[in-house]
Amino acid sequence: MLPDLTTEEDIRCLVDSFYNRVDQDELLGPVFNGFAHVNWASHLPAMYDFWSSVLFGTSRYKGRPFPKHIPLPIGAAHFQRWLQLFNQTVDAHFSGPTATDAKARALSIATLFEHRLSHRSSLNIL
Ligand code: HEM
Repeated sequence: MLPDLTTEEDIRCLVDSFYNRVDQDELLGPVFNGFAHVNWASHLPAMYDFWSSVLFGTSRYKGRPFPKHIPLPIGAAHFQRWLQLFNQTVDAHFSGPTATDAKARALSIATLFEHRLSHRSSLNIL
C-alpha cells in the first residue's frame, strides 16, 4: 500500500522523480536539454512551487507557465509521453485522493496547453 501525497517532501519526490524520467526520455529529453537548455537547478524549484500551489493551494507559484511553451517544438506525441511519464511517476510512489487529483490536474493542464499550442501555426498568417 503506497502513501498519498501529503507533504512538501512528497512534492519534491514527485517532481524530482518525474524530471529524472523526462531527462532520460528519448523524445522529451532533447526538448528540455537540447532545444530549451533548461537550467534544472532553477526549473525544479519552480516546479515544486507549481505543484504545491496546484495540489495544496499554497499560492507559492507566481508565474505564467503557458507562454514558456509557445516556442517549443512539441505536439500531440510529446504531450502523450509527458502524461505517460507523469502518471507512471505518481503511481510508482503514491496512491490516494491527492495522487488521483495530481493525475487529473496534469491531464487537464496538458490538454489545455496542447489545444492552445495547436493554434500556433494558424495564427502565424495574421
Ligand atoms: C510536452 C510537454 C511539455 C514540455 C516539453 C515542457 C517543457 C517545458 C520547458 C522547456 C519549460 C521551460 C523551463 C525553463 O527554461 O524555465 C517548461 C516550464 C514549465 N512547464 Fe512545461 N512542458 C510540458 C508540459 C507541461 C505541463 C503539462 C505542465 C503542467 C501540468 C507544465 C508546467 C510547466 C511549468 C509550471 C513551467 C515553469 C514556468 C516557470 O518557470 O514559471 N509543462 N516546460
